[in-house]
Amino acid sequence: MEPVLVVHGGGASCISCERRQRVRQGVIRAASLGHGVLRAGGSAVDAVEAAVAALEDDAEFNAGCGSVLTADGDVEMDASIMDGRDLGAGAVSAVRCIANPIKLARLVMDKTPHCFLTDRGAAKFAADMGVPEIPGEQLVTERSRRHLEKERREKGTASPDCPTNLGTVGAVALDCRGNVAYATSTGGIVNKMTGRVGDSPCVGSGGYADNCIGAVSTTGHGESILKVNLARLALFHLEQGKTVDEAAELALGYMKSRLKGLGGLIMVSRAGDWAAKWTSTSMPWAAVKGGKVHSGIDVGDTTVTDLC
Ligand SMILES: NC(=O)C[C@H](N)C(=O)O
Repeated sequence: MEPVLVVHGGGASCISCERRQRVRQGVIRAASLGHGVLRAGGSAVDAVEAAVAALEDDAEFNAGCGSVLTADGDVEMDASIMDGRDLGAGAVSAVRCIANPIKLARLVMDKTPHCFLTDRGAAKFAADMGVPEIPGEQLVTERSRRHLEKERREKGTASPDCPTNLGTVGAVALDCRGNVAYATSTGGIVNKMTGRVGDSPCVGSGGYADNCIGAVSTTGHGESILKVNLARLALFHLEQGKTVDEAAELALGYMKSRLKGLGGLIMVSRAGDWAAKWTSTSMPWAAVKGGKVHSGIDVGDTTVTDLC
């Protein structure tokens, strides 16, 4: 089977000219890395974990280092991962002081009888698994500090779109053996209440993967995504015979018409068809399939290059 890897760098209102090149390079780098795992015979779940960990390490995105700050000025991160082979799922929420929440979510899936650990329990599990603790300050960037200050000044004036919802990361993959997987990771929304959990760690909302259908990773206004179970809704439409483009548009359209919620999603079907769609102004994304890298940020700006 021809392997496919798609990543997103989060729904956004607009991305400044100064950041566009770095953001595009970031998603292309992560998609190429994940696709390399698939080409080497790795599983879909290994590939999405590797791609999302690379985006968590990239300070341009709201996940891992570069996460947005809570109202108390801290970083609290959410992540989830799912293996379409057996519907295995792992998630963490409100985790602090680790570099890669997606790796911790994977450990929850692989090493515990549970699907979801949070806060203190997740921190204890991370320590038990030997995940290094890092100073919280290491995850905070100058941009995220400025972003919190701006949000505090303009509180209440922002639309449900960005700047509050910026830069969550995600990946979906289909491997050579026909297995699908997704991974999603985020710092959440800026100025959120401490303890707020968004859609990203919730299976069915932040993502879903089932070998019988396909895989989805979502981004956008978390409270809206949770209410419509966006990822599972998109897969429901695919299951009902829609194309990946139609399924993505129907699910995002429902969230927008029902709740005025904006966001985006990436999707791969079990046949290897893929889509990247959004209702926010922009969403950086990249897809690798058959030696070609497709990427874009705004509607209609897709570029296709050869995979190096
Ligand atoms: N940028 C995002 O996608 C934010 C994320 N969905 C959340 O609400 O936590």
